[in-house]
Amino acid sequence: MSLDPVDMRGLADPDERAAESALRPTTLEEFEGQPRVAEQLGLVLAAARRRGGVPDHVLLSGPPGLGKTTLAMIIAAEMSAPLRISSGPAIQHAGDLAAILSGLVEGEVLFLDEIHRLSRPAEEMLYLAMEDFRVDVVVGKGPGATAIPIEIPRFTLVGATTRAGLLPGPLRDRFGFTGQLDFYAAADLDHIVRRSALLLGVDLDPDAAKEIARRSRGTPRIANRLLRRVRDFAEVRGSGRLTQAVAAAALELYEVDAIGLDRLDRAVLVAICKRFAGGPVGLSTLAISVGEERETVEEVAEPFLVREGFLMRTPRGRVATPAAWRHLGLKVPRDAGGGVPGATPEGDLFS
Ligand SMILES: Nc1ncnc2c1ncn2[C@@H]1O[C@H](COP(=O)(O)OP(=O)(O)OP(=O)(O)O)[C@@H](O)[C@H]1O
Repeated sequence: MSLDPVDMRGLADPDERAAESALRPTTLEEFEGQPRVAEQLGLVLAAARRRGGVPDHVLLSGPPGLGKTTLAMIIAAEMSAPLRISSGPAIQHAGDLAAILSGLVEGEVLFLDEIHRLSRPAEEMLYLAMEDFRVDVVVGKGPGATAIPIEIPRFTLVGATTRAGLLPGPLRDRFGFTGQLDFYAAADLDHIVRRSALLLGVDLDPDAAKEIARRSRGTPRIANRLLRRVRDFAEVRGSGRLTQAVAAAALELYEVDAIGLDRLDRAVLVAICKRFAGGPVGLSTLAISVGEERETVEEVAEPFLVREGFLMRTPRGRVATPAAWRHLGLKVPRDAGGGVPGATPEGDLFS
């Protein structure tokens, strides 16, 4: 039995989404981990409150499930401001964005998820809105077209992206504060799992919390999701109590291994090691070989594999490190992970 790894990470099912919302922290104080970003953001908000003004625009970047949406909600709550949520792909035309912007109220927080996927005209409209709190609505076509400026209320844009590097400089520069979210430490995830268990009324042993935290890929969304799956398992096959043994057995069943790699993570490593002799292999070929979209491999699987030291992004393609071979229980070839000029653990987006 297995769950789709993407689904396991909580991008699809509306019921899972609803369960997730119930566990969101609502204040910066409740927000676990990311101490630097939380402190810096706290200062930006406190200063704005003290001045009675609207906080600067905020850009949040990092892999999925690390708390970008949660922070946008917290910003609105801490400013006692309404929140409007949209996303780059949902805004097809500049006109859609103009409608959103002109409907904002003073001080409103506008959260734009996947901001790197806005269309060019929408992006250009956003520059003006962020800087001058104005949109130019173009009336007519061709040489007779005229731009009618419309003032909009002061608002705070919170942009979220998994790929800060893809944002054009002029857009990035218009954010007054940028927070780069990183994978969470196991101790922070342990707190998150315990807090969620309390909210869900789950009987959780401390060792079980640690086991779940350890297998959560450094990601709160996954920690909460695994907790719910372990609870299912404990209720159906056990006494309802979540012990370490129950957690380990449940996560085994869901194909989450001892260090948190799931089916897609392992499929990526197996493909590189077994089908492409350890690499280098291009991203597109790799994605086809594991039957996933390029973006899913690049934005969901790879960041954690890179961070855990299993995969390198190099100018010639993806390369498995000796640790990857060992983790899969394979004999490490002599040239594993080596011999590739320009290999960087944090290597940037070559395919
Ligand atoms: N710092 C945190 N402390 C406690 N829980 C957290 C924290 N960050 C995230 N969560 C939990 O993880 C879930 C996912 O977080 P969130 O939706 O904010 O991630 P995201 O970065 O916006 O992901 P995506 O980009 O995929 O939308 C939330 O429901 C929340 O319960």
